[in-house]
Parts: sequence; structure tokens; C-alpha cells
Amino acid sequence: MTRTIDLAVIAGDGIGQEVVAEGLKVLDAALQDVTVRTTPYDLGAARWHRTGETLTDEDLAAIRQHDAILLGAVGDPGVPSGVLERGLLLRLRFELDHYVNLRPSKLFPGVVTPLGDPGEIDFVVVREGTEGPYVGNGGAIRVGTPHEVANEVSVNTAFGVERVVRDAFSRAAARPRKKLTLVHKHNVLVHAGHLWRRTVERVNAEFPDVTVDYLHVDAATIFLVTDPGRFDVIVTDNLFGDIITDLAAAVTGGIGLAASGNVNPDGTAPSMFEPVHGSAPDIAGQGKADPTATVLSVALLLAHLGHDDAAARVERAVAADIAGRGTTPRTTSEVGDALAAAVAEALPAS
Ligand SMILES: NC(=O)c1ccc[n+]([C@@H]2O[C@H](COP(=O)([O-])OP(=O)(O)OC[C@H]3O[C@@H](n4cnc5c(N)ncnc54)[C@H](O)[C@@H]3O)[C@@H](O)[C@H]2O)c1
Ligand SMILES: CC(C)[C@H](C(=O)O)[C@@H](O)C(=O)O
Ligand SMILES: [Mg+2]
Repeated sequence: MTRTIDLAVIAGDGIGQEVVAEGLKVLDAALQDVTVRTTPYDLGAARWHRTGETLTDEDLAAIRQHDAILLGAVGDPGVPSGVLERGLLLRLRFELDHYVNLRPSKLFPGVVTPLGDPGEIDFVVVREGTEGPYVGNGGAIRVGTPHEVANEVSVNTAFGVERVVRDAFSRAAARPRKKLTLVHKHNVLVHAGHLWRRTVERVNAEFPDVTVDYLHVDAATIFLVTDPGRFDVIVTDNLFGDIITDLAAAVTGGIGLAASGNVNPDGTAPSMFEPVHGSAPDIAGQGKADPTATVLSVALLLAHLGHDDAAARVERAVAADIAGRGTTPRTTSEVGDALAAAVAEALPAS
């Protein structure tokens, strides 16, 4: 456990700025005898407009020096789609080898879901974070003509699949239900899909207590809505994981509650914690964004750095806040203030 947390903060764009401010309030309130040193990084749309830069090598070298990164969101309607998403966010995930994109989905008591009363939901998606169709292995010819051809090739390496599958197995083995679901589409994507299937079968031998099942991704979307309680740990590729975690967020109370960690399990670079949602230009600047996803990402960050008690305090404060939510809307900072106060109140007497 570190007595100082040296945190890189990339608030980014849109509601990223608003929710990160609240996440930091809660982080500050959650710790005792630990100093949090934050370094803000001016990255995102404003920087790009000013300088044309997304993430320079110097930025990256500086960010690497921190214990962890807290990110809000990137993406702006005034910047061509993909420039910040690829040049900043994905570059960070790739360069810092965030091969485990951890996205827990838990239904907190009192949460209103589109499913009515779905029973207990508590699963985690282990989304591969450095490969798949995200790698930028593609191109287009005859652009803008009726004969345009555009390719976006999914890259799946034995090395990359195996390391994320092994991580997912070890997470499943540590949970009470010990169940791992591989989500892919090996009936159509036969090359990548079969590599994933064979890898899961092989690694399963190292984790004989873990029960494995498989769903094609289209069928997985059915069960995420009709029977989400069946899932424990899901392992899947980068793109499928992106899509099903927005769905998972929707069924467990909304995107405003969904947290994530881009984890480098080998510790060769800092891990990065961020809400699953984006910069939400439709509500940016209005104080309407729910900062809870960022606050729960802070809990993941604390647990990652070994501050389990503080992480648990944050989770409990969120659970209580959600349970007590009335119908009166609160602003982003009102939610953050309430969570920070609840966390501070739960600190042990020193
Ligand atoms: N990790 C990231 O930085 C990240 C993730 C997703 C999207 N994006 C980018 O964000 C921009 C907008 O993308 P999008 O509209 O597809 O997705 P989005 O997640 O920003 O928004 C989808 C919907 O959810 C709502 N929403 C999102 N977060 C919320 C919160 N905390 N509280 C209440 N409502 C919330 C928004 O108002 C919007 O209606 C794009 O540029 C996209 O590329 C970035
Ligand atoms: C913005 C985009 C690159 C990103 C992704 O696809 O991973 C986002 O949707 C997410 O879920 O974090
Ligand atoms: Mg997404």
C-alpha cells in the first residue's frame, strides 16, 4: 500500500471535467494518513484546438511516472470523430499496456432499472484492451467514390488473448460462483473466435474449479436483458466488450453508474480509471451529469493501489446514496458533495 498517491488527472472533455472534480473530492475524503498528489494534464479538445496535439511523447513519458491515472472522458463535437478517441484515449491504453479493461456491473439496492426487478446482478466484464478491431490495422481506398473499400482488421494474438483470458480466470476463481463466460462470435469470426475458444479451453486446465460457458455475442445481449443474474465473469474481445458494457450499464441503473479500470496487471505502467461513459456533449456544462460512475472508478483505483478499506468506504457511500435517492434531481456537485461527506463520516477515528 502506498502512503502517497501520485495521480495523473486527465479530466478531458465535456462532462469529463465535471465528474472528475467530484471524483477527486471523494478520493480526498476517503483517505487517512495518505497524501494524494494530483497532476492535471491538459489533454483533450481544448489542447487540440490550441496546438493540434492529442498526446505527445513528452506527455506520455510524464504520465508514466504516476501511480495511477484518473480520466474523465474525451471526445468533442468540434473535433473530427476519432482524433481524440484514438490519438489520446486509445493511445494511452495501448502504450500503457492496459490489456485488462475491467468493467464491473452490479445492481445496487434501490436502483431503478428498465428490467423492473431483475434479482441480483453482480458480474464483471474483462474486456481485452489492446487488440481486436481497435488496433488501427486498416485503411481505405478510393475514399468518397462509389468504389470505396474500407478495412478495419481485428488483430488477435495468441499472446494477447492468453494473457487476458488467464486474468479473467483468476478473477473468476477468486469469486464465490467461479463462473466464466466467453463471449465471442466464433460461428462467423472463425479465425479469431476459435483462437479465443481454444485458449479458454486450455487455460481452464489451470483453473479446474472454474466453470466455463460460451455465448455468441448476439445471444449474450439477450441474456444481459432477460437473465443478467446468470453472469459472473465475462471475458471478451475489445469491441464486443465495449458494446456489451454499455448494455450492462443500462440494465444496472444507467451509464451514470458504470465504472471501469484500464488495468496493466503486470505493473509495467500506471493503470487508468475512468467512467464507462463519454463526454456527453448533450448535457455538458449543465451540472446534470451523474458523477457516481467516476466515484466508483475512484473506488477501483483505490483497491488497485491496495487501499481496500478506503475503496470499501466509497462503495458503501455510493450504495447508501443510491438507496436514498429520491425523485428530486441533484446537480453533479451536489451528488459529489454528498458522497464526499458520507465517505468522510465513515473514516475511523484517528
Ligand atoms: N472513455 C471515453 O472517454 C469515452 C467513452 C465513450 C464515448 N466517448 C466519446 O464521448 C462522446 C459522446 O459519446 P456518446 O454520446 O456516444 O456517449 P456518452 O456516454 O457520452 O453519452 C451517451 C448518453 O448517456 C448520457 N450520459 C453519459 N454519461 C452520463 C452521466 N455521467 N450522467 C448522466 N447521463 C450521462 C449522455 O447524456 C448521452 O445521452 C464521443 O465523442 C465519444 O467518442 C468517450
Ligand atoms: C471512446 C472510445 C474509444 C471508447 C472505447 O470504444 O473503448 C469508449 O466507448 C469506452 O467504452 O471507453
Ligand atoms: Mg464505450
